[in-house]
Amino acid sequence: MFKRFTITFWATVFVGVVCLSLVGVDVWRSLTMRDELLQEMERLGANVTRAMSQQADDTIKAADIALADIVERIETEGQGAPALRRVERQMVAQVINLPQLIGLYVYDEDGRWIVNSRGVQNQAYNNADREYFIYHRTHSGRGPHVGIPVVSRSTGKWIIPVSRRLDKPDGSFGGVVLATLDVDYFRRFYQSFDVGARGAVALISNGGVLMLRQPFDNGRVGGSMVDSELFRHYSQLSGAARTTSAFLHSFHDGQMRLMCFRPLEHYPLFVTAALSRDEMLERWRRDTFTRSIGVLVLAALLGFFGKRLVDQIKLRGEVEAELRTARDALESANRTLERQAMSDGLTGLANRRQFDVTLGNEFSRAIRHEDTLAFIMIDVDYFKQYNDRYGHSAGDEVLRAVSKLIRALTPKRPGDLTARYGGEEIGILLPNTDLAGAQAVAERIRQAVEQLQLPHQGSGFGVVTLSAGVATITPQRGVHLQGMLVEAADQALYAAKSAGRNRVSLATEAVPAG
Ligand SMILES: Nc1nc2c(ncn2[C@@H]2O[C@H](COP(=O)(O)OP(=O)(O)OP(=O)(O)O)[C@@H](O)[C@H]2O)c(=O)[nH]1
Repeated sequence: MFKRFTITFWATVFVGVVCLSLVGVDVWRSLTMRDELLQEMERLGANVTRAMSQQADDTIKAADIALADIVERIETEGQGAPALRRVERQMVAQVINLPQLIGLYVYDEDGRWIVNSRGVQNQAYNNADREYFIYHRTHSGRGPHVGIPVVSRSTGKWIIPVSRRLDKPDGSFGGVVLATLDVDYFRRFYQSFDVGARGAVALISNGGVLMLRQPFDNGRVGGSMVDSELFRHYSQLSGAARTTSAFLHSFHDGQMRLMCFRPLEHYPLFVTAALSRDEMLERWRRDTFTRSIGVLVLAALLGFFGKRLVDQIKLRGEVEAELRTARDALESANRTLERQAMSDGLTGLANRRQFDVTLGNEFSRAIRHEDTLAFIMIDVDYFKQYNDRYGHSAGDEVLRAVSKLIRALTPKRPGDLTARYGGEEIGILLPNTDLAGAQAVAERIRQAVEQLQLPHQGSGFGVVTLSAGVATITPQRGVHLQGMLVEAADQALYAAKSAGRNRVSLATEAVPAG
């Protein structure tokens, strides 16, 4: 099946396959690298959110422990001046110990400062309108409350309020204990993460309030994210499924980003890390582009030189084919020359040379097989007169016509040979043929020539005729020579001529043995 295709075809297929493989492998490698990069990106996001949630949990927890302690003291020791001084000292110590704390404050049920870590008693500040204050006044729960970030009235800095409710002995609302966490404390930590120029991290409340974002966004911090794709996605999840990642549009600039989520363990907050896929893939794209150019150039060079190679192979094939054709033509010319060297130009019959060779071969064969070899010698009657009367070329024509007829009537067995013996004499060699068989052949030829009715005014018959002498021999080695057979046929021919021509004469007796 494969033989149907040329070497040029296979060479072209090979070059094509190599080029395609080169490009294919490169494409496959690029896609694999892209997948690995995206997986790496997810790992980075997961690590960042793990660290962020841990830090936020620890930071709030430390402040909350301080709050719980203050609540417990005030509720047990009361709000007398000595008790409040002890609480104040404790609060100052806590603020010094905890770098995330800006201040600790205790408010009465009307929102007025009772005591704080700053040692200032300014009744002008009333925080009864703050979200956390309203929350505790309206909620009897004793747990911590992480409020909405605000700009502190006392320090002018962005703070995250963490608070607990103070109860009076009768269980009614007695005020609020507040810890203000420094937003910058979180930001400094968030800045240590490399999430790329277009990446961002954020701390968000489970209620959908943006607590903090890095890069910092003054206009959005404290605002609602309830309508964002990010929040909608997160709020549909629950439990462990909330630690996840997804490609979502950023609420900040609408760009597609990989968003990684993780909830805080102890507080109703979660953190997100948003990584820009475009940014992450930028270097990959650059590398892929550069490498693809290289691969394409390589493939083009391979294709170019491959084509040249194929052309060379093709050329070689063509040259070989031409050489084959030339060799065949030469062989054919040689065969023609050989044939011409062995045949007679006028009649197309075998020439004397071939006759001698064949006679030699057949004579030997007849000796080996003890066969009888017959020979007929034919001569056109009064041919000299024909030439004289009709011209030499007309004589040639007669010779051609007679030869054609003789060839047609001579048996075609292997070894049978019709040859122009010389002049206007034609000899027929018939191996393995007895005298009667050869005579029949000669007689058939004689009659046929006569019936051709070729006019010959120089002959008493009026038409071209011929005479034939037939002889046979069963040669024996060392006894007979091949010339004996020809001589016997020649003598028979002479006899035919002497007897009046236009007849067949047989050699009076077979060539004698010994
Ligand atoms: N046109 C032509 N004539 C040839 C050719 N070869 C031999 N001859 C002529 O054939 C003639 C043979 O004549 P001869 O052998 O004397 O005898 P003939 O005239 O045939 O008479 P018989 O043989 O006795 O009947 C000669 O005149 C040759 O010149 C040839 O190739 N072409």
